[in-house]
Amino acid sequence: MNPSIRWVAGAVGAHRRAFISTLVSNLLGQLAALGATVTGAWLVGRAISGQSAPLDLAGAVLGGLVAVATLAAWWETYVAHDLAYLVLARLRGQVYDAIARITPARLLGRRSGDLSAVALSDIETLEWLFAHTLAQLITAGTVLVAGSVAAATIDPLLLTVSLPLAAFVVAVPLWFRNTSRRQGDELRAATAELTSDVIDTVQGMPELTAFRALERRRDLLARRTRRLARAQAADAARGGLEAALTDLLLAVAAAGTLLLVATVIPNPAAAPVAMVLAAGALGPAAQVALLLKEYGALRAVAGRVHTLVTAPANVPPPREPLQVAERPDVVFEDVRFRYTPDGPDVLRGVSFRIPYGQTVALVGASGAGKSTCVSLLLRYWDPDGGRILVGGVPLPRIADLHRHVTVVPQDVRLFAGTIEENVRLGAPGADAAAALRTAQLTLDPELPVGERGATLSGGQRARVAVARALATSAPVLVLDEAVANLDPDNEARLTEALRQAAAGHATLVIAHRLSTIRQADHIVLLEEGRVAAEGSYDELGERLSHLFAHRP
Ligand SMILES: Nc1ncnc2c1ncn2[C@@H]1O[C@H](COP(=O)(O)OP(=O)(O)OP(=O)(O)O)[C@@H](O)[C@H]1O
Repeated sequence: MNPSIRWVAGAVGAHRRAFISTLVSNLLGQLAALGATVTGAWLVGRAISGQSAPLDLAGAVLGGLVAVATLAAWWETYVAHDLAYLVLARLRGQVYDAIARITPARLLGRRSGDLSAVALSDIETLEWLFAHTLAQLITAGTVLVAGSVAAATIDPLLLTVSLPLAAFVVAVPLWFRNTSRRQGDELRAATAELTSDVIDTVQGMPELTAFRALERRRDLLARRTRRLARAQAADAARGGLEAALTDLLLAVAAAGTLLLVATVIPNPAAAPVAMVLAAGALGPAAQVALLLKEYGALRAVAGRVHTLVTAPANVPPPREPLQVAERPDVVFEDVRFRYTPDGPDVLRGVSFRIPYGQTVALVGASGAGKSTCVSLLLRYWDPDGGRILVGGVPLPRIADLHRHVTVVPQDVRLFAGTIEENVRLGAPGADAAAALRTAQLTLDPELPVGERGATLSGGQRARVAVARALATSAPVLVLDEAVANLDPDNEARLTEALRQAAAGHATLVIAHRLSTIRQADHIVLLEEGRVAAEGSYDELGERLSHLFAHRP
């Protein structure tokens, strides 16, 4: 079995009871249906040979078997879907954990739509595996063996036609498995590409409108849709061909079995039962063929889910955690870093210190490595050399880093909900109103902000983000251009508020404005991944005026 399918199918192990219920209900239904058919055939045999039959008893048995088959089918529908959704919920949880584990560092290398496709449509496709495949394959094999043994007790010759043809029926999807696999891969790739572009389009609608790119975008989506349609058509054509071949083989098998029974069983009373049992292998074989037809799609989906869920974390989990001091300093010690093993050095031995209660401003030209320092402090990556310490503890030994380090990022992301809910993101019990006051935002905390904070101005969004960071009470505060979106008046007020808040924090500020940098206790100037100079505003005056010559 393909390793990814085996891995995905193994998820059933955690829901053994539901799986056994599915298996038992399916088996009961199949055996009861076979029993009802045999009883009916026996009655027909008695009738056409003019022999009497205990109709009361036979009717009761037949009715009972039909009732069992019906109830078992209903029960199976319920438990099979219950099993499927239990397993899918579990897998969705694992996909969610995996996305949380590999992001935000690696999400940059993948499209969020692609990850959404794994979490949504790929997982949904697996419903077929759990609700309609695993237990059914086992049952089909069992019914096939039971029917064949019963037919052999009448006359082993009865199996000479149906069993080989049943084997051919099962072999049909196996002949096509390479095509099915290729088509499955293409189908998922086309689905993921379309999903990614649709999500990109919806999120980028304002830019597409402003730059009159809607028509071109529509063409792009039409091309993606055509690719998906071609993949679906090819998959359907193969599926149709498989179904036609299966039907042909079944028809040949049924006709051959009929002829065989007529030859081998001259007694008309026994012939119908012999016919039913001899052909008994065909039903399960057809069912197996139907299930295996979906092999390519299931394999592709299982592969995508498996790859994501088993993707290693970007940084190893904390080991042998140590206690962090309540009023921590932050120290960068000879930090070296490159994003990819063969990429350029981005940080080349950066060292600086942020004492608790002070604000350090990191300045430098675009691309100097400022945001990279922030990413390393938030432990999106680990440095290739050197180390970063918070309260004297290296980051890999801090158990819950984000209890100690919080951030106001460059690209603020607010979630649909109220301002208060957004402020309490990292601290559900926090005093949102107090944090908003500190952040100079006078809006009603109950105000809904819409998706991505769409109903707020850029400056208001930035202040909600500041309030959110302050609400966590983390002692290390990272401000990545937090005041860049504010008008001079609000900037001055927020800068003053942050200056007051800085007394209870070790604060790292990345700023492009002189006005912000002036407030810092210490300034570190980065140039091409190195600390080119550091000191107070006055000490660095010359170099700062040069760097900020064209900025406010
Ligand atoms: N995820 C990434 N993968 C590969 N290279 C990256 C990545 N992020 C940044 N870089 C590169 O690392 C270098 C430093 O980038 P960084 O974002 O730290 O600079 P910065 O000083 O913050 O610049 P800016 O002021 O323009 O934001 C740049 O050359 C950039 O292209």
